[in-house]
Amino acid sequence: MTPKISFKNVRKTFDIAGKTAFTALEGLNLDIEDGEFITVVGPSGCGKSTAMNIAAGLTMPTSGQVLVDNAPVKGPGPERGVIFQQYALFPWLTVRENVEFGLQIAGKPKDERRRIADHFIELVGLSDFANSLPKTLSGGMKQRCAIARAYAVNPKILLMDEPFGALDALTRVQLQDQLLAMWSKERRTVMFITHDVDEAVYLASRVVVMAARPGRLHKIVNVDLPYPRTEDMRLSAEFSELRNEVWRSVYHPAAAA
Ligand SMILES: Nc1ncnc2c1ncn2[C@@H]1O[C@H](COP(=O)(O)OP(=O)(O)OP(=O)(O)O)[C@@H](O)[C@H]1O
Repeated sequence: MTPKISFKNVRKTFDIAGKTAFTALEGLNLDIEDGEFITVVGPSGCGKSTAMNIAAGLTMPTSGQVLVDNAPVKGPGPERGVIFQQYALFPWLTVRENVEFGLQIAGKPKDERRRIADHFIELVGLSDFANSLPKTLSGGMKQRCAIARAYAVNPKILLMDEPFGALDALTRVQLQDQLLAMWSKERRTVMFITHDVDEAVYLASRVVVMAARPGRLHKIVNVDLPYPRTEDMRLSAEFSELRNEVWRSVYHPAAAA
């Protein structure tokens, strides 16, 4: 089967003051299957965001390429929704208007926009706040709105860069469950960056561990826990073993190689 996303020997260097100074990513090869949920962890500066930005079409690789459905990524596209840690909502628009925004750009008629937006607003549990402005929402609610907005335009791929990084622990766990519930219903391919090893294991069917200097793929840990994931699973011996394996690989890559 053709992978949904395929990193082919992707290398990215950054020029500093006119000199090629820094290799952010070296020889990244990675296939992500259609409908798969993968998480990416690794120490700060190992190139996680760089890899995602290349897949999003926001940055071009120095060499190599990313294929989506076998076609090279040449820029951003509607089939790839991107969610960052900063919610990036339009402050002057209500929750519903934020969620409808991309649909309006796509030329969807008003009735359809409303129907689709309300569906996703309900899925993320924000129905009572559809007419609220972002400034009146908590961080978790803003991120729920950003997720609804990304889902509304029906991207086949979601690229999420530490989307829950700024949230408190409880909200974070709730949003993980909500995201997984949406993922099981709407099956998109998800690439999700996180610093949180528990989160990485809880969400993914595979955890991609990266290493730094130069940024590269270090190891892939398969998470053979069934979906739906439950809070009880977090306490299980299997979960704890997987978490320890990922933790060791991230923080002691040489020892765990
Ligand atoms: N535009 C840029 N110019 C110069 N260097 C850059 C640029 N963007 C990223 N880098 C460097 O490339 C390396 C990888 O950065 P990247 O943001 O991809 O890492 P990361 O793994 O996502 O880090 P973090 O976990 O801290 O967010 C870093 O050392 C960073 O300083």
